[in-house]
Amino acid sequence: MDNTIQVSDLTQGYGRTTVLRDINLTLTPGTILALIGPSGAGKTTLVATIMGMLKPRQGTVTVLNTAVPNRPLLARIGYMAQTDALYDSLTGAENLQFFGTMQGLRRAAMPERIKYAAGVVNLQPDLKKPVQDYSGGMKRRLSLAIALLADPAVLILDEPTVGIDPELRQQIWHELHALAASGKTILLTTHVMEDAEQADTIMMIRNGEAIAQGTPAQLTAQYHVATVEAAFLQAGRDQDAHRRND
Ligand SMILES: Nc1ncnc2c1ncn2[C@@H]1O[C@H](COP(=O)(O)OP(=O)(O)OP(=O)(O)O)[C@@H](O)[C@H]1O
Repeated sequence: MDNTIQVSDLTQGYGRTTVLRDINLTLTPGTILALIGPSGAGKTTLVATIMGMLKPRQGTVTVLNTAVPNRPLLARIGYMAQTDALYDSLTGAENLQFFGTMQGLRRAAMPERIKYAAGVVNLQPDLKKPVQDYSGGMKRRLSLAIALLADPAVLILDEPTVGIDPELRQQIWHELHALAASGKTILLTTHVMEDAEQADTIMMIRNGEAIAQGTPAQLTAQYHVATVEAAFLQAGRDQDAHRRND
């Protein structure tokens, strides 16, 4: 089976600063990967590189068998950025319509797709309100709905659950699992361990390095701990010890 996302020996940075070193990552269709790591670890930089917004400094990234950056590929990826890029003066429905058109959705398919995407994030009752009247969590939900609109093969979600209450978070996870079961590939970043535990695989990034990678069960077994959070803390201590010895 072809890999949906393949990152090989990636080194990335800004100017003279190196932010990511030797990152290797493989994602197959129908799987969910969570990237976890402290603030500034390099998660968004990795996501931006996979999206083709940053050219790999070293190494290669392919998505759907196409090397990035590649503009046409973007039409096949549903992307939710960390900061919401929405039109404040437009309503939620108008935003969905605008982005749906940008994504090439046919006019006839639009109402059904908007209904579906807004439904996943419980936003139907608020679709007629201007986005400037939305809370932070509502804006995140609208951004997620936009990412889902065109039924993309790949979803890349940068902190999708920030500002989202536990009940809705559960509903969103239910939908993400259903999407994965239908063959979609999902990569998301998060600071929330409960989210990471829902993923098929977790990649832990710290100081620009992938310090551990595996299923939640593999990671807890590897570090002889009960939770993913404890595994993450132990992997971080191991990285510090390695660095002191170098
Ligand atoms: N455009 C930029 N120019 C220069 N440095 C940057 C730029 N964007 C990010 N950085 C730096 O790269 C490092 C990694 O940042 P990145 O946003 O990838 O981390 P992150 O893991 O996503 O953090 P968070 O969880 O807070 O979003 C940080 O030290 C950050 O200051």
